[in-house]
Order: sequence, then C-alpha cells, then structure tokens
Amino acid sequence: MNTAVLRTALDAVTLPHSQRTLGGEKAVAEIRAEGQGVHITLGFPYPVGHIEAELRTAVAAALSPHIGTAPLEITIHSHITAHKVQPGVATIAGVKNIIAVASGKGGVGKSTTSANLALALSRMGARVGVLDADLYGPSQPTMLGVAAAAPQQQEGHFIPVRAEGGIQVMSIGFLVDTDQAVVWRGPMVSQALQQLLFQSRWDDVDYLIVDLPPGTGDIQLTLSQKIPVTGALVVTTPQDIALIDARKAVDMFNKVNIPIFGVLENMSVHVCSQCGHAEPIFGHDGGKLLAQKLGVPLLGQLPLSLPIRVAMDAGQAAELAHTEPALAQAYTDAAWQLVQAVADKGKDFSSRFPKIVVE
Ligand SMILES: Nc1ncnc2c1ncn2[C@@H]1O[C@H](COP(=O)(O)OP(=O)(O)OP(=O)(O)O)[C@@H](O)[C@H]1O
Repeated sequence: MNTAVLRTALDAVTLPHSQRTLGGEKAVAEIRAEGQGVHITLGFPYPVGHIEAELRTAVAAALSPHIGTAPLEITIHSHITAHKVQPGVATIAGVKNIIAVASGKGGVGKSTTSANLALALSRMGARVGVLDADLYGPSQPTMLGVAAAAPQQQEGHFIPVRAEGGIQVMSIGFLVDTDQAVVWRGPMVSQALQQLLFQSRWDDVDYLIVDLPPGTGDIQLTLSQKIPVTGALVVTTPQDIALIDARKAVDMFNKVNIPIFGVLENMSVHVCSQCGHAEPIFGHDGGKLLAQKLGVPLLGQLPLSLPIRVAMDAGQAAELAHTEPALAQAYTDAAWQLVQAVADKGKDFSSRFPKIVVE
C-alpha cells in the first residue's frame, strides 16, 4: 500500500463544521500499513470529541478508493497546549489558556454565554474551568448547579468545586456574602480576583473561562495587568445601545494587547414557542455587523429563548444539551471556532525557561 497516496487523500479531508483540512492542520501524525490493514493516527491541538464520529466517516470515505475493504484503524488524539499571553505576565500552574468573556453593558447574557461555552467545551472533551470574576453579581454557581457547594481548602489553597462535566468552578460567591462586595473598592476587588485565581488549585485545565463583570472597570484592569489572558470574546445583544458599549469593551482589550477571538450575539431573535414566528426584538444582526466592522469572527447568534432563561435560573444549564439540542449545538459551534482561534495563537514557552531575576 502506498502511504504517500494515502497521505495526499487524508490531507485533503475537511474537518467537519470547519473550512480547515487535515493537511492544513498538520493533523496526520502517522500512517502505518500493517499486514492487510491500515492504521492512521490523527493529532489535534484542540478537542474534537464533538466531530469525532463525522471525522472517522470522512477519513474512511477518503481512504476507501485506495484501501478498498482492508481493515482501517483510526486513532485520534488531542493535545492542548498553553498559548501566548500579554508580554511580561507568566502563566498559572494548572491552567493552560484563559479566555475572558466580556460585555460592555450589563444583562446581555455574558454569564449565560460563559456557562454554556464551558459546558460545550467539556462535551467536546476539554478540561474546563470557570472563574466567576463578576464580584458584584456572581451567577456561575447558580447557573452551573453548584450554588450549595463550597470549595474545600488544602494547604492554604482552594480546591475548585466540580460541576457537571468535571468543570472546575471558582466564584467569589462561594467565599463571601456578595451583598458586601457591592461596597468594595478597586484594590479589594483586584485582590479578591487574584486570590480566586492564584490561590485555587486548578487541575490541569485546558481552558479557563473567566466571566467578567460588565464594563471596563477595575476587574478588567487587573485582568489585563496581572492575569495571563490568551484572548477574549465579547457578548452583545443586537441593539445599538449595547453595540456602542461592546465596541468600548473591544477597544479596551485592543489597548491592553489582549486579542479578541470574536463577538457572540445573544438574544438575536425571539422564536415564538407557540407559532414559530421569529421576531428580532432587539434589532437585527447588530452583533454580526459589529464583528464585520471590527474584523473579528462572529462566534454565533443565540436566540432569545425561554428554555435558556429557565435552565440558567434553575441551575440546569447542563440539561440544555438533552432538552434543546439545537441551542446546545449553537454553543458548540461557537466553542469550536474559539478553540481553533486559540490554537492559531503562538505557543507559550515562558514556563520552559528559568526566570532571570536581576538583583
Ligand atoms: N439567549 C437568552 N435567552 C433567554 N434568556 C437569556 C438569554 N441569555 C441570557 N438570558 C437571561 O437573561 C438574564 C441575564 O443574563 P446573564 O446573567 O447571563 O447576563 P450578564 O450579561 O452576565 O449580566 P450581568 O451584567 O448581571 O453580569 C438571565 O436571567 C438569563 O437567564
């Protein structure tokens, strides 16, 4: 069997729900002809659990003209590494990539998006963490169904609470009476965020989703100066007033050299559960147009949906995957774009070199 011919056929295979090819991704790690059969090993720098079945079918179809009915074995690996962050900020033990979820305006669904992206990433096979940095209104414990839990402490470290899918969750909501946090000033807020992040014992997290408070205040400043962020995404509703604020959030990230992975439009249209009529309550395609204007990807357009609201408030975000597969798929599509964008960033080598201290 000619492995060069097989490689050419494999390299041309397009990844499901993507424009990328196995060749472009340098994903074909090994082609081994053994006896009458063929063994293929594919390696990816992102999770592929959500496309694995389709990928296997596509690979088998591409090889079938060359191998006929010979036995075919396909092994698929994902190896997710740490990627570059802002210059001068070192990465954190146990966390490979931090993704900040921001919005210019409050109430646009940033926390909802953070929780659902985390769940999508975990369904795709990644190890995921969520840091609730919305110190004035933490909602991740509720949305992810772990509001009654508390992080254990071990040798002065917090052990993040585990939610559905093994998601590691840390939130100021676990530690303090959040009514008090409302009166905190800048330095206290900044310190609380750093404590949550640095004093937690994260267990080999591929992607840590940081749910930021709305706006461009103290938390965002701390984030940009002290916390190693791989990139950010901005959530907005389509109406003009939200878009103006979303743009401010994007400008802020640009100023501090944190790349924007994309814009996610939330509450795009309302589809009536009775008659199916779609109504653009907050306007049409605003997030899409903003993404175009800014030259960043549109990660998705999520409808204003009663099942989303009910699930989030009841702490049953994880159930959406079973009860509302189309909505869960929209979050998976967004997460899929996100992990590809992360993989495109340069790798981080800071942890491989000893720190040089000048005294
Ligand atoms: N696509 C959606 N469809 C229906 N309800 C939604 C949707 N997205 C969010 N919601 C609901 O809107 C409310 C606000 O959402 P969420 O808390 O995620 O917003 P936020 O931007 O994080 O708010 P905050 O400014 O308080 O941090 C919640 O009750 C949530 O369930």
